Amino acid sequence: SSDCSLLPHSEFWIRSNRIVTPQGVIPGAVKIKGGRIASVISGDRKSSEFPRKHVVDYGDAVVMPGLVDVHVHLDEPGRTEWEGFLSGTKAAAAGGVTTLIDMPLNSYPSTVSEETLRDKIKAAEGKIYVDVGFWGGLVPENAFNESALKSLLSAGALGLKSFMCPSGINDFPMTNSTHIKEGLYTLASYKRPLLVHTELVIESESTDEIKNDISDVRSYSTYLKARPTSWEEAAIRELQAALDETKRGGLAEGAHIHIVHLSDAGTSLNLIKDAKSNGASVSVETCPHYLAFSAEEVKDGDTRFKCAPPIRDEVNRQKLWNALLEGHIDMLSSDHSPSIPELKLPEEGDFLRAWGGISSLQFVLPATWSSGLKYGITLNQLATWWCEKPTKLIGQQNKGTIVSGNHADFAVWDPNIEFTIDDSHVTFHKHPNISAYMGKRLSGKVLATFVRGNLVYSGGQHSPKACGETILAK
Ligand SMILES: NC(=O)NC(NC(N)=O)C(=O)[O-]
Ligand SMILES: [Zn+2]
Ligand SMILES: [Zn+2]
Repeated sequence: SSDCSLLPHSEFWIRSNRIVTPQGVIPGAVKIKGGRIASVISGDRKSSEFPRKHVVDYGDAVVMPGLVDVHVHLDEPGRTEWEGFLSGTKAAAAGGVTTLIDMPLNSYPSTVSEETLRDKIKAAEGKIYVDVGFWGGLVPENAFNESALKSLLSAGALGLKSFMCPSGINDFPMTNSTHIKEGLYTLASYKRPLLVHTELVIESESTDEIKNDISDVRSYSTYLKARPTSWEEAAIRELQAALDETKRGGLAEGAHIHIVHLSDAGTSLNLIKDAKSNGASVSVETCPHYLAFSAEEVKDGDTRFKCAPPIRDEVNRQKLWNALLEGHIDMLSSDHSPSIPELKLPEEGDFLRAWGGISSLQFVLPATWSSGLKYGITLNQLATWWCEKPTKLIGQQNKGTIVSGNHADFAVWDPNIEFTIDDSHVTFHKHPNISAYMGKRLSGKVLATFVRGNLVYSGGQHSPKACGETILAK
C-alpha cells in the first residue's frame, strides 16, 4: 500500500553523483520498478538518456546498498521492554540498515524450535520497517535431536547460533564441541551456517583473585582481567576439530562456521587465518565498537561499554582495523544487544554484574565511517563489509549490491555531515541513553533509506506503515 512508502510512486528514479556499484562509485541513476532495481545508468544529468520525470535527486549524497546487519538482538517476544521489533527496526531504518537478522536469544522464549520460530515470525508481523530474518539457536536440548533441528531449519531459520560460554540467558545454555559437531552435520545438508560466540571460560588463579577482590568492580581493567583474550583463543582452538570437518571431503562439508564479534586481533585472529588457509569453511565478523573504542577511554563505572568479549586496548584496536583492511576479517555487524537501563547498573557501575551488550544499531554506518576515515577506507570497502559479505552469509541472492534485478534496498547518506549523539539527537532505540555512543561526535548522516523500493525513512520521518518482510530460508 502507499502507506508503506514516503514516496507516492512505485516506478521512479534515484539520481546521485556517488552510486556505490560493484564496479566502483559512479555518477548516474537507478531505476526502481516494483520494488526491484530495473536498471542502473551512469553519466551525468546533462546526457540525453537521463530521465526527467519521477526523479529523486540526491546530488552528492552517497547511494549505497542498504546495510545487512547479521547480528541483532531485538528481544521480542518476551523482553519487549528491552527493545522490540518496532523500535529496533525504526532505528535500523534511521541508520541505513535495510535487512537485519535477529539473534535467537534475549527474547523469551529463545528461538530453538520450529514453534518458537513461528512465535517470532508472528510477533514481527506488521511491526518491521526493514526486512528481518532469524537465526535459530543450537542448544544442548536440540543438538542431538536431528528432527527438531530439521524442523527449525525447514521453517526458515537462516542458520544456527551457539555459545561456547554461558550466554547470560537461562533458556539458552552453552554448547560444547560435541553439540557443535552434531549441529554442523544437520546444517551441512541445508548448506547453512553455524554462528558461534567463541569464548571458553578458563578458571584460573586470576579468576579467583578477581572474585575475592570486589573492591574494584567499577574499574574497566578488572573486567578486562576477568575476560582475557585467552578465552577467545581457547574457544577457537576447541572449535578446531569442527572447523576441520567443514573442509572439502569432511563430515560436515557444506556447513560453514561464522565466528561472531571477534575482539582479539592477536592469536585468536591468527588461528582463524590458519583455519582459512587450511581449507575450512569459516568467516569472521567484528563490530564497530571494537573499531571505534579502546579500553583506555572507558571510564570507571561506565557500564555502557560492557560487552563480551570486551573492548580491548588501543594497540589491539588498530590491529583489528588492519585485519579488516587486509581481508582477514570478512564483515561487520552491530551486535546490538540492549537491555532495560537498570540492568546496566548505572548507579553501582559494577562491570562484573552489569548486563553485557552495546546498543548501536542506528549508529553503525557513521561509527564505521568516522573511525575508518583515518585508515582511508573507501565506500566500496564499506559496502563489502556491511552489504555484500553479510548477504552471502545469509544465503540471499537479491540483496547487498546495486545491480539490476536486486531488491531496491538503499542507504542514502552524506559522509561530510557531522553530528553529536546527545539527548537532542533523535534515536529510535528503546533506551537511547544506554548507548556507548552517547556523547560521541560522528560524521556520516543517513538521509534516506529504501527497502524494496519503499522510502521507509527520510529526514527523521518513517513511512506510516511498517512494511518490511520476514526473510525465511527456503
Ligand atoms: N546475551 C547476549 O546478548 N549476549 C551478547 N552480549 C554481548 N555481546 O556482550 C552476545 O552477543 O554475546
Ligand atoms: Zn555473543
Ligand atoms: Zn550478540
